[in-house]
Amino acid sequence: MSSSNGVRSLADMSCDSLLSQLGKRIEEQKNGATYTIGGSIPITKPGSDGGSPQSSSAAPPEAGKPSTQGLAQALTAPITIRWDSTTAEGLISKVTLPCEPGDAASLEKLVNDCQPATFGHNGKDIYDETYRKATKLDTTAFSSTFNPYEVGIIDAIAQVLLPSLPGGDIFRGVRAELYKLNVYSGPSGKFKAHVDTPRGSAQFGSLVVCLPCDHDGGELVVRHQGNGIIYNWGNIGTEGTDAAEIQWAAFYSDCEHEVLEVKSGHRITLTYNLYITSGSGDLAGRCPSLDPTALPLYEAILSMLELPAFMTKGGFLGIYCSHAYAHTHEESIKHLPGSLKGSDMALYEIFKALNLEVDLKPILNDGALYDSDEDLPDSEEEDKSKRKRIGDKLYATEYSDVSTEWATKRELLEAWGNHARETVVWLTRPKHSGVAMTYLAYGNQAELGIMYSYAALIVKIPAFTKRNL
Ligand SMILES: O=C(O)CCC(=O)C(=O)O
Ligand SMILES: [Fe+2]
Repeated sequence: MSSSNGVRSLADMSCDSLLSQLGKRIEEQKNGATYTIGGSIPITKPGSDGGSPQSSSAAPPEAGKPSTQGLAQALTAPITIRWDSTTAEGLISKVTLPCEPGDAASLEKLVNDCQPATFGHNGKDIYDETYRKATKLDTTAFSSTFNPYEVGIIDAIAQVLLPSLPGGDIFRGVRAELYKLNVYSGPSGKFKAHVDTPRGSAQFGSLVVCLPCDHDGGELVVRHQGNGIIYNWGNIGTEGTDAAEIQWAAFYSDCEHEVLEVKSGHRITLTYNLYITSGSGDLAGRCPSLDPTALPLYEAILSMLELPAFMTKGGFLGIYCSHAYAHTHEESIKHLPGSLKGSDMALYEIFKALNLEVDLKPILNDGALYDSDEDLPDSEEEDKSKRKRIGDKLYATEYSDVSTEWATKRELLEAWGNHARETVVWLTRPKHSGVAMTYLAYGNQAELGIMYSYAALIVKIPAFTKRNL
């Protein structure tokens, strides 16, 4: 791979100009100029510890604990392609790449069974060899053993290409949908400069995976805002490279790209459309593929709700979160409850599936102020520990200038935000606190008072007669 812009004159520049140019490039990069990424994945040789995506030198993991060793290099086994043969109805052919010398006929059959590849122009599919000289198989006509998720390609795309997209924060994920198998054969296979037709508004890019097959030429050039990157995956005549690697590149949908002429051999690629999705870390309450009724606690909670003796008159259940979420931090709040995880997410999903009102709320730890509590009638004294102050919603830390010297406790607490004092049956103990509010605490001298809050799931349990199970 090489960069096709602005490197020739570097040798003539002073150190200051070089540094200033580097600063400019880094600034551009920050502003989203990482428009393409790529890499390669070696193929394990038949007979070696083939197929395992982890290095074989990794120590065996401890029982029940995944090993984090051996993450250095993903490997892949040779790739097998099966496709509908065009010579006889219902006949399936197969080839494994890299191709062993005896399998050349299978490779030729694959090439011959591919259909001419068209391209989209003004809403029509056009076949024109002066613009695109390639063949293809549709996904209905072939399958392959290659999976870009297994070798970490999709994780890399999610981490590098997503963050610069609107709404593409770290909680978004990538879905790669296999689109075509293409063959560009030498001499003269090519695809002139074009921009891919986006399939739906969620598509943000394309992924091209070059399978291990001998060829020369056929460089993929990706351009964006005056910059360009060349991916040269050809191996014939290039010293030190062999075809025993998967090579790949991904780029944003607005990148112009082209495949230069293949001089010899067959350049075989799998193309994928890349879509932005709700990703790992943002799935609570929006994960249609998850069935909450299959979660271990679902049946247990359902059977309790079916019992008249269980909270007969209804009330609130409180479950303090078992993971920490920076729930008083403005940016993190935007991702809650979507970013709930582990048992917190499981419980949230279960209560939702049971048609119960469940909300993630901050519980104020104003215990330090209880000694001088004047706003509860005496009859409720013993109930105080249950009657926590529960925020209407999650609040970012309030840096209040209210001082205990002149404000009442009620005024102080009102500065935090709207809240109610509910009697809650607490099922777990508080675990992770966040700074809910700072204020001026006046004792012998003024100092900074800090009040903390805990995030908890608050579930409204209707009276037995009103349960909609
Ligand atoms: O094979 C490649 O490198 C890219 C092909 C391409 O641009 C396409 O299929 O739209
Ligand atoms: Fe394309």
